[in-house]
Amino acid sequence: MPAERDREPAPRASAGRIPPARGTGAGRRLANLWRLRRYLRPYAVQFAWLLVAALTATAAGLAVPLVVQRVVDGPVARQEPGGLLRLGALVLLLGLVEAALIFIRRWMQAESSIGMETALRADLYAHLLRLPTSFHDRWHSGQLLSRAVSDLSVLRRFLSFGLFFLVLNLVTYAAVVVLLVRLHRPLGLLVAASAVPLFLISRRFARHYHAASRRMQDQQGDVATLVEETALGLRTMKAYGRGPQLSARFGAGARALHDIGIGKARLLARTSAQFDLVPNLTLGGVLVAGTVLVADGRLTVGALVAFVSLQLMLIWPVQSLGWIIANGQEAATAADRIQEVLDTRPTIVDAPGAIGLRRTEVRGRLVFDRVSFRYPQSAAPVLREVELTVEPGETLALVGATGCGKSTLLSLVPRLHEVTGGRITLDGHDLRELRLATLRRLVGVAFEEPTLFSMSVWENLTLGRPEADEAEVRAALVLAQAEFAYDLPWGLATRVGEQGLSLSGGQRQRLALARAVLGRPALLVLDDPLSALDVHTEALVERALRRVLRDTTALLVVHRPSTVALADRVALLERGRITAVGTHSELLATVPAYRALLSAEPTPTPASAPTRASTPVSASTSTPTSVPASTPTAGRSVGATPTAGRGLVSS
Ligand SMILES: Nc1ncnc2c1ncn2[C@@H]1O[C@H](COP(=O)(O)OP(=O)(O)OP(=O)(O)O)[C@@H](O)[C@H]1O
Repeated sequence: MPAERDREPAPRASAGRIPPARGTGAGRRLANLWRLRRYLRPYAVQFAWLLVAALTATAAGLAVPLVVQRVVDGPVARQEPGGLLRLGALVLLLGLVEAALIFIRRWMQAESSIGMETALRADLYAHLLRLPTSFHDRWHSGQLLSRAVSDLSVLRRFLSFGLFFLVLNLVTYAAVVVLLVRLHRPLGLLVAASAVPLFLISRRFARHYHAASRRMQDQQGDVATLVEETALGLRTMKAYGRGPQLSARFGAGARALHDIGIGKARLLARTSAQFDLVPNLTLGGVLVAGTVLVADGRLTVGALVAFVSLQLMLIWPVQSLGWIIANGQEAATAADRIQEVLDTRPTIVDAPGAIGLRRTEVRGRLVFDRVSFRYPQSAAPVLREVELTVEPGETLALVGATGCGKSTLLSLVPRLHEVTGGRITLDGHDLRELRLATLRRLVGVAFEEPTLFSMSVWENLTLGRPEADEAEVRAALVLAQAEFAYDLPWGLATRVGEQGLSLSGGQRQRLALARAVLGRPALLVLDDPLSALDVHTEALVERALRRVLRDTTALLVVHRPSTVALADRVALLERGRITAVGTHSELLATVPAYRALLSAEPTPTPASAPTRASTPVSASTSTPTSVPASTPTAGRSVGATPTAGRGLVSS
């Protein structure tokens, strides 16, 4: 199984992107944004109140110039201080009401937008967990990370501010234009006509800005992937002195991000200037024409002051249009990117009518019935018509050259991948007929690369069985020779670092083993469980494992003769097929390829290999049997060459 830590960064960061599932264009983006409305639904009433508060505040603001008109044309023109005081108090009151409503709006706004973001993030995360391993093989984690973090923040900003101000500003614009037309029809229509260039500028800007924001958000994902891979593979990078090359690669990614960001900012700056220009030109026109009208006595001074004051109230809504459109485009892109993930259907799910089994009902007979498997991106299958039976309570070791498909075979048991041909049965039930939750409770798994999460030792151990009690955890730790966990600074409450890096490889492996055996699962699937242990610990764990394996059906991938000794029987996997099954000594005596793998002997060429039986074997047969291994190497991209054993001792 490919190592999960210390891996080299993928050669092309953008390879993790998946193109949008359906069509392209503004329509789809807006549709994707619209599909997120259900997250706003719980806050619909709150949102309506927000809008009412904001519109009332705007109305209070709009009333002020009209009151000023009365002041200028009334008390000021007639020089009546009494009337001035009354109208002044009214302006003050309107100002206070506006300020109070703006405060209330902002206060309530945060709650709904953050609540929406939290709910969407939780759904996205749950969906990521439901998606099959093959999805995560294809997607770079940085792309997922940027969707779960920055795209969601963009959406929150839009739903809390952008969308809100879009509605508010449009209403304000329309209300002001109506008031202006009522104050003076020709001048009001002049202001209304300025909406035409604004619309044209907006349309062009939206088109260009979308392309830039998609590039930016994708590039952010690529840069996140680079950072994440560097952090995970730091030791390898340092050991190989690859710092300068990595810095150069990161620098190129960061520079691309910078350039796209600058391009976006310049586009916004240019458009904002155009947005600024339109209302200011209109204002200039209104001032000139208004002054002429006042001089001709066709407009009062108060009406001109009110007109200009109202028109000034349009400046902010128009100026902010650039920002709102930019925010809207980013949000539509973010919605698009998030829907790309949410629209990917989980393929490994419970079948209709899937059944649950209790641990006590399971004997543990595991049968691979002509099982084939091909990775989605590979042309050739990794496993071909595998026939294998593991009897209840039996331990079967799987042996084979690097890259022949051992880990892949193991991953089919907990259905991390789905067989592409044949079936696997447990006590006669096709695994696909069992509920996934049931299956994963019945199967204890430890991978070759033991992954521990950045949580306490206890939480790591009880990952699959949160209800496990202290006695069960202790028993599992004893079995896995992992009692060292009690000596950690806070015992089992000690948080192990990210991926458990604060522990040694052997310690992590023993904890992973304890996690697998916790609760005595019906089936144990262990991928080279003793590979990182020193000889002394290996002997202790082996002894402990022997006890666990006594009453559990187990399938182990092993590379060393010492671990093979744990198994009742051994199956040899060659080029995706089971070619021999028998006891260790039987295979050693009769199968040269097996002997070569578990000793320092060179691997026999097909010509020198003895003749083999031509029918597939069942592991339940008691004598060693063989099947042809003549098919070409299947579905390998790396590590396909068989080697003469891996860290082996001579048997
Ligand atoms: N996620 C994947 N996508 C595509 N191909 C894969 C994937 N994982 C493994 N492979 C390929 O499948 C083949 C079998 O890999 P697998 O990890 O099962 O081999 P293995 O026998 O367990 O090797 P090892 O002993 O080195 O762990 C290899 O050629 C590998 O390159």
